Amino acid sequence: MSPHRRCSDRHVYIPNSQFPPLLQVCNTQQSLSSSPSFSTSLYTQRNKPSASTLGKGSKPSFLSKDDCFTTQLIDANGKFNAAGLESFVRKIKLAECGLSYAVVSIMGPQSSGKSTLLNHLFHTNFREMDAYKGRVQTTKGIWVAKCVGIEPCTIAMDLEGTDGRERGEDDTTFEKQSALFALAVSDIVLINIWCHDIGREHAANRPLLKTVFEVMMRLFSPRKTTLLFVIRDKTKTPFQHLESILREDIQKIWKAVHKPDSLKDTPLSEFFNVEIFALSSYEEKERKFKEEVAQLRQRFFRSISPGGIAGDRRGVIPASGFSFSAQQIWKVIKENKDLNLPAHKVMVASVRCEEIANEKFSHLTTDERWLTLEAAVKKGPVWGFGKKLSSILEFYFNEYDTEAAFFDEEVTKAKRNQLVSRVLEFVYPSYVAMLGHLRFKTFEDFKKRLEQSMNDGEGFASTVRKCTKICMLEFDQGSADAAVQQADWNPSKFREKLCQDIDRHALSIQNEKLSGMIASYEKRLTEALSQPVRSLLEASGKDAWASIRKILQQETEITISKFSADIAGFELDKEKVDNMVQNLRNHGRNVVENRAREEANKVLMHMKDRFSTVFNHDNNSLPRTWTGEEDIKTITKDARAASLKILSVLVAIRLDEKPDTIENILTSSLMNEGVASSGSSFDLLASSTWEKVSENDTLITPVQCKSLWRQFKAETEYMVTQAITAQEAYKRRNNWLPPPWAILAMFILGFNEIMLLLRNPLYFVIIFVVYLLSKALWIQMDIGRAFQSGPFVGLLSISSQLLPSIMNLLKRLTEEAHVYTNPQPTIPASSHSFRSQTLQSNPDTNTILDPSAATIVESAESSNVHSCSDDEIEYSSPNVAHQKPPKI
Ligand SMILES: Nc1nc2c(ncn2[C@@H]2O[C@H](COP(=O)(O)OP(=O)(O)OP(=O)(O)O)[C@@H](O)[C@H]2O)c(=O)[nH]1
Repeated sequence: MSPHRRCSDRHVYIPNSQFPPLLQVCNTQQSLSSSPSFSTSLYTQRNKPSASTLGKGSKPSFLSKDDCFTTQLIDANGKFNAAGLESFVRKIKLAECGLSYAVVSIMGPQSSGKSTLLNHLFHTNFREMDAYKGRVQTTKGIWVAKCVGIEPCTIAMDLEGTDGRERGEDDTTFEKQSALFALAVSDIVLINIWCHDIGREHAANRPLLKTVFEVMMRLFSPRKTTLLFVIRDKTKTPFQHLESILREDIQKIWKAVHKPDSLKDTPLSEFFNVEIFALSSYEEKERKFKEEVAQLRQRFFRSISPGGIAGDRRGVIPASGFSFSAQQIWKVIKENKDLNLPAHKVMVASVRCEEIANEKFSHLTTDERWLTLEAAVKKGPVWGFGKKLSSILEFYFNEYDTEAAFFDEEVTKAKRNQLVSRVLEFVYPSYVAMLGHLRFKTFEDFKKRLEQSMNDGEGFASTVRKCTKICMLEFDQGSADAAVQQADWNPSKFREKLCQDIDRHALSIQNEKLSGMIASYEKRLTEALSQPVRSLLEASGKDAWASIRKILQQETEITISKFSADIAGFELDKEKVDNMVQNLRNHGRNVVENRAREEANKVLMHMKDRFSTVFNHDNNSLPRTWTGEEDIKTITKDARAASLKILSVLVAIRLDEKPDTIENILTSSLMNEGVASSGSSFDLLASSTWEKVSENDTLITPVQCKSLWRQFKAETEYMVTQAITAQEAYKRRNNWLPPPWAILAMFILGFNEIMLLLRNPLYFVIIFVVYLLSKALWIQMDIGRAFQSGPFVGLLSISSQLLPSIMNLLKRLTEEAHVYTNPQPTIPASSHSFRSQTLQSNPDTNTILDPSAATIVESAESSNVHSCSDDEIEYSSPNVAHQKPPKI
């Protein structure tokens, strides 16, 4: 048989307070089948009115027996139909009822009319025995159905009859299990008893009651269940009499039941509300039976309200947990364990709340609004993030609260907290992403704002403060916007990180700016010091270092005062400013020291230059001509003294204004070398340090000075030698006249020839012409120079050049004669060029042009010799240029 018992399309019209006689006929399968007119006339509006509207005082409704959804809950073998129950619960929408539902079960001997009673009482369609087949077991296991038209929602449970012969007399296991199950889940238990069994010692209901009371002991803190004894086939015996006998019987049975020590003196009323109702025989007085049933039905309306028929409902399970609860109770019963209802209640609450929480979480993860928000926040900041997310979360938390409202409060709360934690953990990455975007955006804003504000002329520090304040306010507003109502997430970490980023950026910009400023001021200082210091060192005057110190101080102070004014806007602490100022001072000092080192490296060159300058120039700074009158020794000494001065200046850095004896030592040691070496055995320069001069300030050590001086002397020796040679050559050139006595002798001895000449002037002309020719030949052939290399070489040179020179001379004289006969009106510019070439040919070699060569050029110009072509000039000019003047 299918666990779901399908009813035919028969419907029942249910009045508020009583059934119309016509309809009361239609409450069983059999009777309905015999009244087909119902299916066509009354049930066209099936399900239209809600069952919930039914009850005392409400309007009549049309309801179908299909609405009872009869389902087998536990089969004859004790197997629980979990799926069937789930389906049943879903169909009757039990989960929506919260605590507003009741469970009614019926127990009693087999074939005692239990199903018949339920069907009449609740308009269910439990299967009833077919009277024609005899008294056989109809209901196997436990069945459930929704009571039609009863408000609140009431579930009827039809239990398998006790003492049935199908299970055998000794098999009471299922009987006890089902009794315990019914007591555990029901608010009202109907106990069907035959009227004639009341007061009988061996009545069929006695073992049943015993079972009920015994199993009750197995429930820890049992709910107070209503035991409604329904006396069937009441007789003419007054109801009060029957009731007192029955109550007596019940007390006797309760007393006889074995109880644990703790419950020994506990009265039955602690566990049960005992109610008794008597019904006429259905078979014999059906009409009366139905009237009485209708009266009884009224007891089940609002059964759970205060004063209702239902028990105290202490252990009631919320409707959404009914299915699971029933399943678990049956499982515990089957395992023959004690049924701890309070613990069970907590367990059911725990499981159900967990299920509800899981369901809500699962719905959240697939929620369209959430998915959209999550995707959006991955891409960028979402304004109103907190509000949107809070609203989504609120929706699901509210749903949880609604569905879990009737479960154990503590469990509900604990599971809610778990759900909240889980949900918040789930959405937290999005919050983090949102704040990340916010932080990034604010930081970028800060950078832009700072860049724009820096050109406003305000101090850097105050600009940074202003921008930071605006940006942090921006971030705070953004983080408040992103705050999720259900979470107490603190954005302070993001804020701190943002602050750090801003500080770091501001610091880097500040350092960048400061570095630029420092570099610029260092450059300025370098430029201001380099050239003056270099020229002072090169000059190495008397107060070279004093001047350097002065210029260093002046430039450093100027630079520092400008720098200090510039960095005021950075509001740096004093220590930092002092450091930077000190660095600038050090830089200035380093520039000077570096220049000094550079110049010290070139000291030998400077000394030689100085020597050359002093040696080759007179007191008026005019180039010296070595005529033979100069005192070369004194000049050399002066020049060396001047060079030594340079050495003494470049020997050490003297920026600290400490007196030293370096110059004296150098002078005494190097200038008076001969005297020192002969007079004293102590060499002042035999050391690697100077007295009172630190190692850092030492540029040239004493030993190096000595070596340098030696090299200097050696390299300037040649210049002195050259001067001496030049002086001697000059003397030789100017001493060609014979001595006066020779001149006097020549005059006395040549008196006759002199007189001859005086008497005949033509001789003068001839002699003059010969002189001119001889002079021209002398110059042309550079006879003086030729003889400088020796008489033999001179003679050879003259003999080889004599003939070409005479020819050349004659040719030029011929040309001059020709020019005289054809004078040119103008002088070509090339003649000036020739002159300038000749005169300026040797300005750098300290040569003095031979005046005779200049004379030739002059005479050539004046006689318009340069009327000839440029080629001829080029030809003739080398001849003039070749007459190199003697070097001094
Ligand atoms: N005498 C008498 N018979 C009844 C009464 N109500 C029902 N019956 C009859 O008793 C028989 C059994 O009825 P069920 O309703 O099937 O009894 P049950 O207790 O549900 O039977 P199981 O489910 O098999 O235990 C049927 O033939 C009914 O007509 C009643 O009030 N008095």
